[in-house]
Amino acid sequence: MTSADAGTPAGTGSGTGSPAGSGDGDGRVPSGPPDLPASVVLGPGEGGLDRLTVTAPTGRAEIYLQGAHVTRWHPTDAEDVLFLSARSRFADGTAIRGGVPICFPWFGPHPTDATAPSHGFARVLPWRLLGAREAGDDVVVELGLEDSPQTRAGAWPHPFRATYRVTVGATLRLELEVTGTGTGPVTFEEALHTYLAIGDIRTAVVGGLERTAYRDKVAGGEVVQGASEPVRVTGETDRVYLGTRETAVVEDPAGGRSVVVGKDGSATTVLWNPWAEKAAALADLGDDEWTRMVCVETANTGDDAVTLEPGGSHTMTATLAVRLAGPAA
Ligand SMILES: O=P(O)(O)OC[C@H]1O[C@H](O)[C@H](O)[C@@H](O)[C@@H]1O
Repeated sequence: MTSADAGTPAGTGSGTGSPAGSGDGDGRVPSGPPDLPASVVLGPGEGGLDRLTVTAPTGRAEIYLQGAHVTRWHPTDAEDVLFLSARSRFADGTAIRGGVPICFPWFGPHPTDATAPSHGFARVLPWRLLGAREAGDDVVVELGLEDSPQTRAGAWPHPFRATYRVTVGATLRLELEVTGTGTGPVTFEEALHTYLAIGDIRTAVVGGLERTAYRDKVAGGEVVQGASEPVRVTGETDRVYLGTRETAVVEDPAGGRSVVVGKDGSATTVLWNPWAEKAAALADLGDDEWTRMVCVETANTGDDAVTLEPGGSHTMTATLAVRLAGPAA
């Protein structure tokens, strides 16, 4: 996959079978999916949905083409870092519960169209596999989504091209690049809605959000000034931290490790755990699974929404890493 390939996804559709690559030299576009290195295998996943299994020397991941949804990642010598609900549905057009849903081009319910899907269309549409390559001890997978008759008929009808680069290794790097391909400016929200697998939310501590104002969605959206201590989640939590570019660290003593969520090109961090009552109301989340997950979402929402001029691009990056807890002092 070259940088030229990265910037020029082939074809116009968004289906899984659409071609990618640089053509065969005589102007015709190849008809099959791109050649994949041996470390990347495309096959049926849960529910028969197309899934990439990525086995790098230093890490392993699974990525569904629907939603470009990373459902699994772990460094070779570590347990799963991403939470995936045992009750998740895997079906065409249905959001997967866990992993890293891509929220785009809006976050949460659409502000004016109640029929539009929660968190935008990107997580429920098939993305196109553009290519994959080995890079040292990492494997880089690239997927693409563009406007289509379906998206243009919906709540956000703008021309765009999204490219998602997933670098699998001892760390997981997720880069979402969006380009405005129309003749006017476009504004969108976005989130890499990362579900982290933890031993127990009731003993976990989230650092990096100290003294940061947040919109408290559980309290109806009022803005609250963050405390000076790291956050302990003690009940339903749905906080949109505003104007922050800080790395977040989830210390998880029950899991014996910390997970570090670094970011770039993101001014919003969302912290979510539904707690017991809300979890019981979610059909695709087991009643006690809320204890073993927390979402730390790299985002640009609300006042931090991104506006692109025609031809302009914006990239938002999230990077996950694991730190094992040292021996007790
Ligand atoms: O159930 P979903 O549409 O996947 O949304 C799950 C959650 O996502 C984000 O964290 C939002 O801030 C929450 O308000 C929402 O409940």
